[in-house]
Amino acid sequence: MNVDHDTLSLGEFEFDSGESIPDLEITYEAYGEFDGHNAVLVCHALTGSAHVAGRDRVDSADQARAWWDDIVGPGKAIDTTEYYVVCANVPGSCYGSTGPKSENPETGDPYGTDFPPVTVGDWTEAQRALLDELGIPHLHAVVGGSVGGMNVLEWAKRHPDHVDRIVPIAAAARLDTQCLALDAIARRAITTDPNWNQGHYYGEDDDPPSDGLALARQLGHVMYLSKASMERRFGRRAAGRDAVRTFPTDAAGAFFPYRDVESYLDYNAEKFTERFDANSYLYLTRAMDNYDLAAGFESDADALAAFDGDALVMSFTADWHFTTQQAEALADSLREADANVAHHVIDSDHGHDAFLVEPDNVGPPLSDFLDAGVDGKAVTDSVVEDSQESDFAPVHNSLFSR
Ligand SMILES: CC(=O)SCCNC(=O)CCNC(=O)[C@H](O)C(C)(C)COP(=O)(O)OP(=O)(O)OC[C@H]1O[C@@H](n2cnc3c(N)ncnc32)[C@H](O)[C@@H]1OP(=O)(O)O
Ligand SMILES: N[C@@H](CCO)C(=O)O
Repeated sequence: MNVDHDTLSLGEFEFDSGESIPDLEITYEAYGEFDGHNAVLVCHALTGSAHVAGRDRVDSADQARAWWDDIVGPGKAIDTTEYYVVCANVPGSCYGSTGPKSENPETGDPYGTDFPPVTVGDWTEAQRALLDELGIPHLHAVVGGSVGGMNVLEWAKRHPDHVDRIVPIAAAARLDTQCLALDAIARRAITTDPNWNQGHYYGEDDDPPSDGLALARQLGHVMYLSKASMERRFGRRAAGRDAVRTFPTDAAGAFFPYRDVESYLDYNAEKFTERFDANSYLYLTRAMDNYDLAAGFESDADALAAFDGDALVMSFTADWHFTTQQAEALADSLREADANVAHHVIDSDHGHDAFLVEPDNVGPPLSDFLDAGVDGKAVTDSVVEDSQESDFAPVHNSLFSR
């Protein structure tokens, strides 16, 4: 597979907040050959990188594991022999694009929390500027999961004439209150870690706020699983191994088992602190939390009114981070906006991260949609036509209307 991995300088960039930086660098990967009409932009989720497909990267500046290699590649759902696929690391992240850990040219030190606040709109404008540099005026499709799905919606809102098809997966027009609450607690775990030091912890003699980041990620990780999958995988059993990351505990705690579910969360949190920057976690969760599709418009439908392409909204039954009900509300807004829309509901008990780990469920509708829009063979819609014979036009009943 032909892969370009590069970092482009986009020059001065003004963020939604009104603040600017003198030079925004964007790291991206591109796969396949551009023929003028076949570009597909893939938007990564919260802690993803530009490395969406291909061989594991040994370069430690990037996420080692390609996060959607089961979906993107030759002969796969997003077929790189057919489409020119671009994925860019978002501003504020820590995988090559400019963010808090990048050097501030005015001081010569890392920005830390002097970096401007970032929004999903900023990501979209940075991607637009990158695509301009690459000579790609128009996109066949924009695809993304989770907050990457919000990024997809922002494309339909800001650049409706630049994209034919959108695929927001495991996403919604905005986060619900429970998730906002958990994200706020997660950020406090970071900012109360003494090593955080108001976001300035990049010195040679400094230690990063790893305990805070580990706790924040553990909260996040629980949000990405489901009650059923956690029960099935870990139950209440004791762990068969020692903790990889130890936290202070009370003496009486030693009487009780260290559980498998704790072991799982500790192991994954430890791995996460090795790959992600705590300030970036603050910035990117804020971008997600503050996203509101309707911002600046009367309603979600109003925000999407100028988009007249095809939309595939995909959701997972056990996802409580972005529920099927929220996805149905989004699909309804797209219907109201007169887009051609299908809401494809996947029956899965994995939870939110199903979009990352269930390629057999995600791949076929995605592939057929890219090929044929909402008429794609494997694409289903939550709205069923009432086939009862009637003299009247077909009635559409939403599975989610009750
Ligand atoms: C764009 C992006 O989204 S990139 C970010 C990817 N997502 C995340 O990091 C979210 C958090 N991570 C996850 O949910 C998962 O690790 C995923 C989604 C990446 C992969 O899920 P799965 O393939 O189902 O992996 P699973 O959850 O079973 O195992 C993850 C790790 O925990 C380890 N593990 C499993 N059970 C236990 C246990 N009881 N105790 C300790 N470790 C355990 C596994 O060995 C595996 O280790 P490895 O990553 O070194 O191979
Ligand atoms: N687990 C994924 C999706 C979270 O929204 C990530 O960390 O990027």
